[in-house]
Amino acid sequence: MSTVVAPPSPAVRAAAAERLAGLATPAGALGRLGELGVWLAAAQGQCPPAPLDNVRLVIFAGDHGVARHGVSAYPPAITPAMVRTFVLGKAGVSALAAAHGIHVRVLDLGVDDDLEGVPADVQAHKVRRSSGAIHLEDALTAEETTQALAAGRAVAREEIAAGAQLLLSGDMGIGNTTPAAALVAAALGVPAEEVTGRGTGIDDKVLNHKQAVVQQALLRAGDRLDDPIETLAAVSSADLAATVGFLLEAAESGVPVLLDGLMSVACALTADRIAPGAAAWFAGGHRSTEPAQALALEKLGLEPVLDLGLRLGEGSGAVAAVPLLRSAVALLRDVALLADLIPDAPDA
Ligand SMILES: Cc1cc2ncn([C@H]3O[C@H](COP(=O)(O)O)[C@@H](O)[C@H]3O)c2cc1C
Ligand SMILES: O=C(O)c1cccnc1
Repeated sequence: MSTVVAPPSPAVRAAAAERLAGLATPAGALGRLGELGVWLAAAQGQCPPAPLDNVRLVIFAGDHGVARHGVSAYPPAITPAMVRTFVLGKAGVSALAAAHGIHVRVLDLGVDDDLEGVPADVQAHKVRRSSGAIHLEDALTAEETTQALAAGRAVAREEIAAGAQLLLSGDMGIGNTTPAAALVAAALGVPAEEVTGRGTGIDDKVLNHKQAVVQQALLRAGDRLDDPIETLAAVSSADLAATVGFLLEAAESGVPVLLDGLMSVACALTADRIAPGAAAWFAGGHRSTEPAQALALEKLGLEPVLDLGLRLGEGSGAVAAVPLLRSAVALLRDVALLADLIPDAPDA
């Protein structure tokens, strides 16, 4: 188990808060943009913060045994098809990332397909083909859990070595809102009905069944849910465990992360269980329509940047929020100080 993670620099945070208060704007007028700028400055360890020229998204893809048990509006065959679509740059998140100059990488951790013809590096970290149906069996063995966590950590190190100033995590895998809801229930100790959402758009009947599947998974795991690593083995998946490793490595390396929807935030919550304090390195990109995502953000103390009714995943909500982080940086960098305009102005 990891140790407590040190927070972003308190000294730089204080300097950035002071700079924000001294800008040629009314006190508090920059609202959340001001707060985001202060957070980013502290995370970068410099005030004002540097422009975000190198923002990198990693999409963790994998299939889920539960997807064959009536929990999604779509069939598992969508997962490999979407991996190919990311490679071609034609997915929803691809369009957003291209619009905002964000680097995208997709990785197959557990897709139930050979993905023949897809570049080999996409499968370089593959753990298995599909993870277990969590209401009936463990998602992963202990060894696979360790392997997936290590893979996510290795990927974060690669992205950091490529100069990442801000990391984003995305997801792809039909059925993945079911294990993600279970992760949130495990962390918060709440029942299935509070965390189960409509995912890709299931109707009331399927929602009731999905709730029962989540509840069955939680009951099956029992008191193993008290331990976050055991929780990953019992009720997550290779792609979600790798996402946790990715977030842990980012936080421990002092690289800020902008979170996406349910999968990203459920993994952030799990990362913070494993390494308390990790969440200080995370910001909420958006609020998705999934109830578990809102609960997890609240538990982490994160107010999301956007609230657009998005429920796509892929990292799309985080990518859509990047221009606002860039706006926050520009304000802290480029706005004059009131004291320079009017030397005898009242202190903010
Ligand atoms: C075409 C398509 C593209 C997607 N991109 C992300 N998801 C999202 O929806 C899925 C989760 O919802 P559920 O748990 O209800 O299956 C995941 O694949 C997630 O990445 C997609 C889903 C579909 C159908
Ligand atoms: O919260 C999300 O990111 C989400 C919700 C529904 C389906 N896929 C992703």
